[in-house]
Amino acid sequence: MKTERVWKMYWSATGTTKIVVSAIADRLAAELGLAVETYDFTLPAARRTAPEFAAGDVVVFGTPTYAGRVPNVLLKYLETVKGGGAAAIPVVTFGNRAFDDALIELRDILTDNGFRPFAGAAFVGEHSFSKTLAAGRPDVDDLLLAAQFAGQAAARLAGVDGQTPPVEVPGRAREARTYYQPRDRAGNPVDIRKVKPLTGEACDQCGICAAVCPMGSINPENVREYTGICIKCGACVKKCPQGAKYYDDAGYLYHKTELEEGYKRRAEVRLFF
Ligand SMILES: Cc1cc2nc3c(=O)[nH]c(=O)nc-3n(C[C@H](O)[C@H](O)[C@H](O)COP(=O)(O)O)c2cc1C
Repeated sequence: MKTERVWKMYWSATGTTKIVVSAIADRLAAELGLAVETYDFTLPAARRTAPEFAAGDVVVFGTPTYAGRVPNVLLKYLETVKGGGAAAIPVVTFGNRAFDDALIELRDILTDNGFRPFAGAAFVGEHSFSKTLAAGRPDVDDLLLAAQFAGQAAARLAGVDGQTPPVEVPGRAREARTYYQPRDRAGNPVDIRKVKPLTGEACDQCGICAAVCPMGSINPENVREYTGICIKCGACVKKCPQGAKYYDDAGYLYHKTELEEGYKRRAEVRLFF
């Protein structure tokens, strides 16, 4: 099928998914001699609508891995994104632990919605909870792989049609998928669902945290106040120019340290056709 439009579409609270998806889509477009259109659905306003895709489009579609899956707060919105026969490349990022069932779940969502996922990838991004775990990733080597992957994808696009089966990626069948559960030393589950960041003295009420919160949960008039759920995405903590947002919850800090200590090895990028 002839490709007419290249899209990048992503949710990216701390920016690593955006970098990876952009590297792939920009190179893919260059290979095909086309421009790139962008749909960033990180902020709540962008999740009120979705682009209309059609056969002839190729969409590089990215989300991070949260608890080994596609972030569950996105599932309702993702159901509304219709593929219209567009070719797709599901891409997940993960914070150096594992992507578990995230890529297969994203592939299945896209397939169910009328996309044709013919290739897929899992890249490493600095962990949302940490400044040391997978720090600096995606790095130069990762972005080189992204460019090579895009080149291979471009070469295969012409052969993608309604008969193309969904790309095979690792992960469990739908019925067997569970969420990753952090545990303490005694093996008891660490539940961080209710945890929210605190705001330190350095806060000058600039409002950036409220503007970047993907859940729209920070009151811009009083950024110490959380008016909705916190998904621990790290956007307010990492993007605060004053470094004023932080967590003090013991369970959260234990889990963060456990990840930093337990996953020091370099996790590798995985590419699938
Ligand atoms: C709530 C939550 C759960 C996460 N779960 C995982 C996980 O299961 N495995 C992993 O390796 N990284 C996990 N991460 C890390 C992110 O997948 C990773 O940092 C990703 O690059 C963030 O993407 P972004 O920069 O586009 O927001 C998690 C992050 C958050 C906030």
